[in-house]
Amino acid sequence: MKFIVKFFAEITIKSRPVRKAFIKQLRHNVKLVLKKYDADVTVSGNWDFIEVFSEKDELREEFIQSLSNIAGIAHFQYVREFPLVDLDDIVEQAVVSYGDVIKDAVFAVRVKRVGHHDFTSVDAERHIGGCLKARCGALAVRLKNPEVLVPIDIRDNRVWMIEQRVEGLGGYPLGSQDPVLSLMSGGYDSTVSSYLTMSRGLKTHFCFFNLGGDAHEIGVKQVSNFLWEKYGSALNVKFITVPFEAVVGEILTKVDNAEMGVILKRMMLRAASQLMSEVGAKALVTGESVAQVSSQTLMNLKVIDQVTEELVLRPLITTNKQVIIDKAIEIGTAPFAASMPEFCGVISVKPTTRAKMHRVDKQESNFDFAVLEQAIENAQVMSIQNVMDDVAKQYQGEVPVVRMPVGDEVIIDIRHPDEASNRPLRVSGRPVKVIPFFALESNWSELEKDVPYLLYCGKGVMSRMHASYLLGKGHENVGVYLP
Ligand SMILES: Nc1ncnc2c1ncn2[C@@H]1O[C@H](COP(=O)(O)OP(=O)(O)OP(=O)(O)O)[C@@H](O)[C@H]1O
Repeated sequence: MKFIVKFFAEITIKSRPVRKAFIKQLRHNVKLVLKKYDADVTVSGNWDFIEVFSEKDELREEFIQSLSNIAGIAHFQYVREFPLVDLDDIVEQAVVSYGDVIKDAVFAVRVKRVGHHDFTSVDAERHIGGCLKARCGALAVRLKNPEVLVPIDIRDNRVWMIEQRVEGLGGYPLGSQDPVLSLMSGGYDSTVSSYLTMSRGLKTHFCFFNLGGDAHEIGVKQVSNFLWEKYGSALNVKFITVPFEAVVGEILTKVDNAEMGVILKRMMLRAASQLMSEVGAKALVTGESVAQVSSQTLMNLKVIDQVTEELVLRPLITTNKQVIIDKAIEIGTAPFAASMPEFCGVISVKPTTRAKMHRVDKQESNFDFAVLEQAIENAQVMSIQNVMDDVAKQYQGEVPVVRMPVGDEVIIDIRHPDEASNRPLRVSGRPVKVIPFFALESNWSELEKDVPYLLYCGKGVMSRMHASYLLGKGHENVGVYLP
């Protein structure tokens, strides 16, 4: 099978060397992502389009899903390629691809041509259109707004019958811009802002400040891993966890209520600025948006920014909350955000919206900065691929794996809601509950204590990891369903 990948318009207006460099990066990303499905996939082309070829026709859906999540692609086409014989032969091929679809429909043939031929594109459209109408029982040919379009590309002595067109993500190829370190709290804002930097080509590493909630850390790891797997798996990135409990403790005991929020953010920026070098980041990213919460007024943001000379990017700074939520729904992070157990250790009762530098300085003079230095020193830097293994380390014992349940086990489908609704799991004669993996822990207390539950995730990796986590927490009625 073959796909033709067309570039995002902003790539095509670049100078020749820049355009070439972007396309090279895109080719690299496409190849790495698709190689996971087919080790022999070929990815070629370097100016107008990229050609993707695989012998494995059965992987069409997987390829389409993957290509539609790779930044830098405007759209791509699934094409059937054959050698150019003559226009009558193209008619035969068009009948195969479009014969059924144009029956009783108003249609048009659109031909694009590159190379020397003894017919023009319009000649070809007329000939193919006339023959198709006569042979396939179409209602009429209409060039403007046809119900069905039959697009055909003729390139020298090759013909591409375009059978499907899929819109891409747009943006620049991931890695074509400098690396950044994105501050992830796992809610709607930081997941969307990270997605935006990724789709603009910035290699995006993740940084999480643990304010004291184990469950929050797991949640942020899960959503970061999800973002990376779906949109960024062509590049290796890091996940940094900074243990910030002691910093929170210092703030709670040494700082006045009104300034706590602003000072916490200043501590985060100070730490993140120092940790940037661990991943070679050239800027920090946050999900802040003007006036969304009290610490996000212009005056407060200015005071927050004073602690660093580094560039702080805020992709959502003027975006309204509903637009952010809609984007989170579209990219798949909304369900994570909705069930993210936030730890609100530093809540100001009457938070300031107009922080004054001299007051903040005075408050911070009570703060023991050795505590912050220690937190930075204890930061853990791990590869994003391994963050989930880390979650599973809780339990060292054997996780029971069941291939064919025979007792009164209940299966829990823990896949992402999109996947679970696209391909619902059915097991004959056995109930299946759907609880996505990120809501599993918070929902566990509502399940029966004496019913054995088997987790299902498709591949058996996520399910094993979550079962092992729950076993580690002392829940003994859990195993894995791996048919
Ligand atoms: N614990 C944390 N670890 C890493 N970054 C954080 C943390 N808390 C906040 N941030 C960063 O600061 C930004 C603003 O956080 P704040 O808590 O004020 O808003 P928020 O609406 O809860 O953010 P979000 O929706 O991203 O969770 C976040 O978008 C994120 O970039």
